[in-house]
Amino acid sequence: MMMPEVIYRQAFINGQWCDAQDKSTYPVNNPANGEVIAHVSNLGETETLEAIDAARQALPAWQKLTAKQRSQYLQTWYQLIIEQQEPLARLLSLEQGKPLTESRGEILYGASFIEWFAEEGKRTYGETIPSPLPGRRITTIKQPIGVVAAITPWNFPNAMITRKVAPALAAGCTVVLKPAPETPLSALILAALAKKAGIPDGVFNVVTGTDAVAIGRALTQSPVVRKLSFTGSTHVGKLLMAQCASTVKKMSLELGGNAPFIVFDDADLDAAVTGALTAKFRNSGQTCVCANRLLVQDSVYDAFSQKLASAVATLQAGPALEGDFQQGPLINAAAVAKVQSHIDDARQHGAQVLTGGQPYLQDGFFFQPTVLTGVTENMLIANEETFGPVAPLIRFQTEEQAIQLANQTESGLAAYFYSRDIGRIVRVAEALECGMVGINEGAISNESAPFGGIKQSGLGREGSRHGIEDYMEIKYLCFGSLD
Ligand SMILES: NC(=O)c1ccc[n+]([C@@H]2O[C@H](COP(=O)([O-])OP(=O)(O)OC[C@H]3O[C@@H](n4cnc5c(N)ncnc54)[C@H](O)[C@@H]3O)[C@@H](O)[C@H]2O)c1
Ligand SMILES: O=C[C@H](O)CS(=O)(=O)O
Repeated sequence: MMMPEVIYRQAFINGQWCDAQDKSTYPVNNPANGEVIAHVSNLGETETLEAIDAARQALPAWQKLTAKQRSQYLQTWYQLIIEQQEPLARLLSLEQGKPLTESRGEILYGASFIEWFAEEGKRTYGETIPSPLPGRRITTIKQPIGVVAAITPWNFPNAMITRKVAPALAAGCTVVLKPAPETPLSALILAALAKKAGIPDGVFNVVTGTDAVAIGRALTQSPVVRKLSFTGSTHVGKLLMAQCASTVKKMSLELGGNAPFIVFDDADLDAAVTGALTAKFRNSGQTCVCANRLLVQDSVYDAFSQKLASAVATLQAGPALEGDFQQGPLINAAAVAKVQSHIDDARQHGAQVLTGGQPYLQDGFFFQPTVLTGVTENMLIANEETFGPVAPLIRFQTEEQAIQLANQTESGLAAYFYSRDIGRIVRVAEALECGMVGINEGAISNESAPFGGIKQSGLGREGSRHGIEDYMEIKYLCFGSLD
């Protein structure tokens, strides 16, 4: 089994591998079989404050470098990750569970943000503004915001980190990262490769631990931390917003989703099935942009349902490193229970299971890829983010009803729809309340596009030319008379 030469188990602060002060550790488990992969340092508030201080001390020298000098460090980091794609992918699949093909893709996706922002950092232009007043000259410059705290989720243990750390470092900021306790190994090996790339001590720090509240308290309460970038649930995002208020931190929030996937009567149904497999079942339904509700127009509902159920029934689930599977396990028992509760509620209110519907009786947290018909908008599964491999099909009659159903939740991250009528495409794309729309496409994420949501799905955008702006401040310079 090709794995990294070494699995890093200690936190990474000021360029050094370090234990918790009390030497405590916690187990990281393989969700495919429950086996312990490694015991990782279990840090708390005190050690987090040390990491913040390391980032503070490293900031002046890092931000003094030119953007091109920082870019060269990032390019070296990018190359080291690409060279290690296979071992990094295998480690990611081991701790998160996703199929190896998806992990390989995530390593490339995560690295693409480093490659992208290595260039974007050189384009953080200021401006010269014609003065309305005589004797004055008006300019602006862009400056790094300073020490950044990043908190990331378990579902993309590599890419959610680089989508924050790459623009932050490119802008001249330094970072303290708290990865998800379920998947710290991918974060730690990214730190090891950053060190190997020569990124100076204290610029990128990783604090591992299970006490998210204590670590988060240190990150949100410290006045040294000028920005918090969070990816995770809407519930936690709201808590962190409140905690950051006392120090008026700049925030980026990438939160929960509840994406509608609309199939109109003029859709290419085979293309819609292909798109639904990607948008619904990628990472076993554990992505923030997963289709959470499939809205299908009445006249094509039965045909689409059968086509989708037939395709879903062919998806094979299993341990990523033991075969070529298309579905991995869910992250833990609670995730399995939530999926089961959504299915049970739907069935109690009249929905039918076309395929799947049960956990796999295996050591790990596997759940059968599932298609439900007869789902209505008042069921739990239509209103909560399921975060699992279940496609609930809701029937609609008119375009107006589809848009009303699509927009009825508090989320506004992604949406998808299939239609070949250009007038309908423009109307629906403009009417959907979300940050990102897939039109006849189920795979929308890449480094060059602005990723993010509206309503209670978050603040700001990651990736694209916009992604670096959230790590910069605009300073206005007013020059008095130089004549
Ligand atoms: N919008 C996006 O880009 C995006 C991407 C991935 C996941 N998500 C969302 O994240 C959720 C799933 O991920 P999750 O289960 O890891 O989310 P989560 O909110 O439970 O945890 C996310 C991170 O926050 C930390 N955390 C939890 N409670 C905290 C607290 N009180 N203080 C400080 N940190 C705390 C966790 O340890 C983890 O590192 C889903 O809702 C999904 O939609 C959104
Ligand atoms: O789960 C959230 C990720 O942002 C998904 S994606 O890979 O960026 O689409």
